[in-house]
Amino acid sequence: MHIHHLLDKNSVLNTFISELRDVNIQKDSLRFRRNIERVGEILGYELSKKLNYTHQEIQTPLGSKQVNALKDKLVVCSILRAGLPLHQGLLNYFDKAENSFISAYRHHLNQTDFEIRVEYMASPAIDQKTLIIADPMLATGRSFVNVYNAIKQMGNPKEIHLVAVIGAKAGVELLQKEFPNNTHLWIATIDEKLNDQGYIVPGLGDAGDLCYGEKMQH
Ligand SMILES: O=P(O)(O)OC[C@H]1O[C@H](OP(=O)(O)OP(=O)(O)O)[C@H](O)[C@@H]1O
Ligand SMILES: O=c1cc[nH]c(=O)[nH]1
Ligand SMILES: [Mg+2]
Repeated sequence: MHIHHLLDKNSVLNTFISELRDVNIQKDSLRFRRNIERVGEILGYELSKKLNYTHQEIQTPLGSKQVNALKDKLVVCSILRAGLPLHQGLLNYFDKAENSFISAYRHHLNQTDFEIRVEYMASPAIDQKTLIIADPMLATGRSFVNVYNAIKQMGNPKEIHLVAVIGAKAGVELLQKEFPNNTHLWIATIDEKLNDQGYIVPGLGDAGDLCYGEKMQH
């Protein structure tokens, strides 16, 4: 797996990540969602540099021009719920992409143990396409892995790009073990640890709740 850690270099991305983390600014859920979307746009732009392009001739009003056009067939797959604004950011740039939606949530067995439940999937075929899986939080990594295992029944992708906003080292290590070599991870920043409940520390809290409000446990 190739890891692209975007905050290795300073850019305007720092501002968006700081606002997402800031306990006061993140209370504004509209700004929180929009900042995740903006990070999705930046990560999408960066990953577009690794996609394949083909020559194409286009007509301008004054003549013709050889241009490079995107060749890959993209499928953007997001993990519900918190993947939705990240998905929108990617789609703002990859407007011809097909789309998959998969649910994954933590079902708590007790105070500290949980399993990831994947119950809903709507996806086109992904065989020989470029699969982009988006989820802002990469904590233990189990959601990314379970979602990939579920979507594999839709075909064998040519290449995989994982897009996340904040990760933990343990999650990155799990993805390195579980994903094939033709996988790229595009991530803004990686924190040191997880707490006993599997939350990234310092992280930003619960991304799904910050986007869409607290959910009742069932
Ligand atoms: O790497 P992991 O340990 O699997 O944790 C990360 C997952 O946890 C969060 O989802 P959550 O289960 O809170 O669902 P939500 O998006 O509906 O809040 C987050 O959006 C990721 O999907
Ligand atoms: O830190 C974390 C871990 C899982 N899900 C989140 O939203 N945040
Ligand atoms: Mg959540």
